[in-house]
Parts: sequence; C-alpha cells; structure tokens
Amino acid sequence: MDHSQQQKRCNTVLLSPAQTPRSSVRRSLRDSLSMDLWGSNVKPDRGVNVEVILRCRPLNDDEKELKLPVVISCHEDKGEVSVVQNTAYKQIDKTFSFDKVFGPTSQQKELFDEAISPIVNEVLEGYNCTIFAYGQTGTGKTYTMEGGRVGVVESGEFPRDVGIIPRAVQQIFDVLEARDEDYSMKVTFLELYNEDIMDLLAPDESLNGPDDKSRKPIALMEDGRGGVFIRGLEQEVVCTADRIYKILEKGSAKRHTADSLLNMQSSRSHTIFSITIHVKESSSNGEELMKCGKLNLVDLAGSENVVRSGAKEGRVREAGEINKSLLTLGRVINALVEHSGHVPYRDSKLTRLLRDSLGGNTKTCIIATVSPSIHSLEETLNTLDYAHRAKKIKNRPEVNQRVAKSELIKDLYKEIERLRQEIYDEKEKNGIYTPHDRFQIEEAERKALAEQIKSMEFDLVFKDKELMGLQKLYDTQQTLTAELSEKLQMTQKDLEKTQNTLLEIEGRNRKANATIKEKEHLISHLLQSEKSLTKQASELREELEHVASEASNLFSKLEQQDKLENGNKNLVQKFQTHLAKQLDVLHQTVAASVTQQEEHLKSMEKDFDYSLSKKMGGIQELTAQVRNLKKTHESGIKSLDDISEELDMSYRSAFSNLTSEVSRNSSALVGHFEEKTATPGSFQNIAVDKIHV
Ligand SMILES: Nc1ncnc2c1ncn2[C@@H]1O[C@H](COP(=O)(O)OP(=O)(O)OP(=O)(O)O)[C@@H](O)[C@H]1O
Repeated sequence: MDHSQQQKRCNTVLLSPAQTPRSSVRRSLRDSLSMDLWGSNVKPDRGVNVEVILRCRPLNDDEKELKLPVVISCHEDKGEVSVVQNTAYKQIDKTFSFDKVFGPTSQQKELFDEAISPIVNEVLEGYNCTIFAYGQTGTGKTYTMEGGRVGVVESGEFPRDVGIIPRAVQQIFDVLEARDEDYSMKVTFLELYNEDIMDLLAPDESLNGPDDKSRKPIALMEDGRGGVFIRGLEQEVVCTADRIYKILEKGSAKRHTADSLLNMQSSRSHTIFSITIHVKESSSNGEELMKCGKLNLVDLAGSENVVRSGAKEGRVREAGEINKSLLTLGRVINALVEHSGHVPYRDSKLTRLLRDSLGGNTKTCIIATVSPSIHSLEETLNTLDYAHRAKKIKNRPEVNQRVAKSELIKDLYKEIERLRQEIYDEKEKNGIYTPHDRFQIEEAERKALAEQIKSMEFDLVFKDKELMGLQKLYDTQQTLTAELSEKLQMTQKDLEKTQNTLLEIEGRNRKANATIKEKEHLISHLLQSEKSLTKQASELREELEHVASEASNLFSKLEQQDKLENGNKNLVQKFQTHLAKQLDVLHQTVAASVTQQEEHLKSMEKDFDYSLSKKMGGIQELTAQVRNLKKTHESGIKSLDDISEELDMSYRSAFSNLTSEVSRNSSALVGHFEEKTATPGSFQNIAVDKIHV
C-alpha cells in the first residue's frame, strides 16, 4: 500500500494530548471485546502474568578475541536457560525458565514473529500494551528494540537487523489497511535522563546536540485518576510508516549515549516510544465509536557495574541515577510479587511512568537481555533472577473504553475553546483566568499532591522504622566489620606468609625444573652417544670379523707358502744331490773316457809305432791326425770343463736367485702379516677409547 492510500484512511481526529486511553466502565462493550489475550481467556479479576522473554546475544568480537568461555546455554524448545560454571573456586549450575527463550543465533524477525506480533494485534483490539527491554549494558536492548536502520524496504522485507519498533509499526499499518479501517495514529518519544524527562520530538531550538543545556526537562503530572500525564509532551500525528521511522531515527539521534568499556554506544537514558491508535467502529445502534489502543516500547538504560563499565566523572552520576531507577523498578517488582501493601511506584519517575504496565491494566512483556560470556556472569545471574521474579507479576489487562465520536469531537471543541480563551487572556493580560478543564486538572494535581504528601508521610514513618532497624543493623555491622577487619588483617598476614612460601616454592620449583631440563638434555645427549657408540661398535665388530677372516686367510696362505718353501728346499737339495751324482758320473765318464782315450792313444801309438815301422809314409799323416785328435781331445776336455763350470755357475746363480726369492717372499709375507695384524689392534684401541668417553 502506498502512502497516498494510507493517508486516505488515516484521520487526524484524536483525543486531547493530555488524555490517555483508559479502560473500565463500559462493561457491555468490554465484555464483547474481552477476548483471548496471548491465547487464554482473560478473567479480569484473576489477572494475567507479565510475559517474560529471554534473549541471549552472540559473543562480540572482543569476547571472541579474548576466547572468553560461554557460560549460558539456551534451550529454546523448553523455554529454559542454564548457567553453568565449573572452576576450582566456583561451581554454578542453575536453570531458569521463561515464557520464551531466544538464543545467540536467533534473528530479529524470528523474535518479532513469535513473541511481539501477537502483542501488536492486542493493541489493535483496543488494549494498552508495554514491551520493555531490560538487561546489563551492552547486551542488546537497543538492538532488540530498534536494531539497524530501516533504509529501503524491498518487497515488504526489512533488512535482517531491524528491531521490534519498526516491525511493529509496519504490522499496525498492514493490519489497518488490510481491514480497510478508518484510523488515526500519533506517536510520542521521550527519554528519562538523570530523573529528568526530555521530549525527543521537541522541535530543535538549537543544534548543539543532546548535551545542550537549553534542552528543558518537562513535567510529569498526576492526572487525579491515579495515572500520570506529561505536560507539553509533543505528539506527532502520523499517517505513514516511513514517517514513524524518520521520527524514530531523529529522536534516537538526540538520545543521551556515551561510549563505555562494555558498549561503544551505550544508552545513558531510558526511552519510551508510544504509538496510540484510534480506530473508528460502529456500535449496534449505528453510533460511531472510537476504539483506542496504545503500544509503549521501552528501552531501559543498561544496569551496570560502574567499575567494569569504566564510568568516569559525569558518567558515574549517570550510572548512579540509572542504577537508582532500576533499583526502584526492582523494588516495585518485588512488592508486586510479594503482594506487599505498599508498592513504591512514586520513588522514581521510571516507575511512575510504567505504573500501569506493572500491576495495572496494561498487557506487559519484558525482554531480558544477557551476554553469554563468563565476564558478565554476575550481572547475567542478576538479570535472570530479576526477570524470573517479574514473571510472577499479575496485571489485569482490560480493553479500553470506546469513546463516541461525537463525545470526542465535543472534547476537541472544548479543548479548542480552552486554548482560545488562554490565547485571549494572554493577549488581554486580563488577570489570571483558569478554564474549567484546567482548573479541574489543577485541582486533581493538588489532590494528587496531597495524596502524595500523605503517602510520603506514610513512607516517612515506614522509613523511620526502617532507619531504626538499619541503625541497629549498622551497629551490628560495625562490630562485625571490626571483627572482620581483625580477621582480615590476620588473614592478610597469613596470606603474606603463604605468598612468601609460595614464592620460595616457586623459586625452588623453577630451579628443580631447570635441573630437570638440564638432566633431560644430558640424558638425551647420552642416549644419542650410546646410539652412535652401539652403531660404531657394530661397525667395528663387522670390521673385526672381516679382518679376522682375512688374517686366517693370510695364515693359511703363509702355511701354504711355508709348505711351498720346504718343497722348494727339498727340490733344491734333490737337485743338488742329483747334480752332484751326475757330475760324479760325468767325472767318472770323462775319466773313463780319458783313460779309454789314453789307452786308445797308447794302442794307437803302439799301432802307430807298429804302422810306423810298417808304414813310414803314413807316419806323418797319422802324426797330424793324432795331433788333430789330440787337439779335438783337448778342446773336448776343455769344453767339458767349461760345461762343468758353466753348470756349476748356473747352479750357483740359480740357487742364490732361488734363495733370495724365497727370502724376499718371506719378508713380504711377514710385512703384510704385520700390517694386517696391526689394524685390528688400532680398531680395538679406538673402540676402547670411545667406550671410555
Ligand atoms: N542478538 C544480537 N545479535 C547481534 N548483535 C547484537 C545482538 N545483541 C546486541 N548486539 C550488538 O551488541 C552491541 C551492543 O548492543 P546494544 O547497544 O543494543 O546494547 P544495550 O543493551 O542497548 O547497551 P546499553 O545499555 O549500554 O545501551 C551492538 O553493537 C549490537 O549490534
């Protein structure tokens, strides 16, 4: 639906800004409309419990970087949250149940569709509903209520981080347009900062930002009917969702925020964004009536630990005020849960503003936000405890009274008349004129003030008693403190002693560790040496075995050599004897031959002499032949002598060669053997040396 179509049905006829839609009286209408609230039939006298939702955000980047342990587990199906911490010093195991639980992975849309959408429908049925976010600073209250910027809405889908308020606004417009209703809508946006109410929709008088001192607080007044109203709070009539998103954005920008250690943009104020819707209805008799519903969306400032949030100077006061108002809220919740007679709504503006939402006629939903990290454990337990208690608060939601359109117009005319009269008086400076309505309101305020004084007197008596009790408690506490400080001193001394002993033990431990390290180093070194020695020993053994086999080879070779030598000697001896025998034979042969020759010669001489005598002619020839024969004989003898000498010499040289060859071989063998036998000895020496190392 486009804006022009929206504006066609959106009227600007509204109740006076001072009026808040109220339930009651018109039983007939209420009975017909008092229907199912969050799924059950409402019995006004019995009441309906405040709905409490728990949302746990994911770990943020800092928490992830610090690797902080997660101590929260969400069981969405059972509607339970468990807190588990198991350390040597602390053991926590607690489970809390809530109406709905949304874990760290839950999305904005999921939370809205499941928990908030039914509440928005109740508002459209004419109920006043309040949704407020409560939790430690930085746990996602503003993220849940407002979320990211709406920006451009494509095909009816918001960006995923858009929060409850824009989604509720969209749903309201969608439903009204789908039903083709005649309606009008207005919004207000205020913040409660240091117990002052600031209007976030007030026109900008200066552009100096939220800390500008010219921003004036506005007054919270009693309306004389048990309720409150804020005088001068701007109400903007709106006809489109876009306009509301802009208002929201503009108002949020004016909100007091500051960076703290726990949140870069921490809200330092509580805000209440309200949407009031009037829808035209026709009664059975054709009378035009106005059905009115109101949705309050409250983003509380974070409950915080001043030390952990790193609050400084002015911020400490802010934190103090925030904690004070949240403490009052806690006391109101306690009083409602315990059904105490006195509920201290008046103790803070926050509880005065939320009065109708806590134990009144408003349908209320609390969204408690927590962080999953161990760092926030204490605050998380507080929030869970607080929220769990709040579940017991009973409200009596009632549908708002339908106002006849004619009455509404009459009211508006009266309002116009009153304003006109005020302007006239202002112009004429005609004394002080108080219009009847204003007079009635002021009378109501006076009455309310008187009531307030009475209640304060009552409070005073109550507080006096409380003070006396506290004084007694203080005295006891003083004694206890003195005792405790004594004990503390003793404990501190003990602690110092223990610390000293611890330091000593730590020193010894360090030394022992160093010695152990040294020894470990030595052992590893020795093990390494042992390994290398074993390796070397096995290598040596292999070498020794090799050398021993070589030595035995050599010995067997030597033996063979000896045998060979002996054989050679025998051979030489045999050869010698054989040679001697042969020489003997030769001598004998030669001698025999010489004797034979001589005998032959003699016989020849005889024959010659005979022949000479016989043959004188051939004597000379024979003589020459004899001479030749003699020469041949002499040369034969000489050559035989030469042969014998030669043989003798060759025998001698052969023998001496053989002897020298044998001795050379023997010395070579001895040298080689010595060399081989010397090597294992050196290996042994090395091995023995290494083992000694
Ligand atoms: N459910 C979530 N998913 C993703 N981011 C989240 C969620 N809840 C919170 N954050 C992120 O954590 C940071 C703090 O959130 P937020 O400002 O809403 O906390 P807060 O409770 O409103 O704090 P304070 O009380 O200080 O204002 C923001 O950056 C917000 O985007």
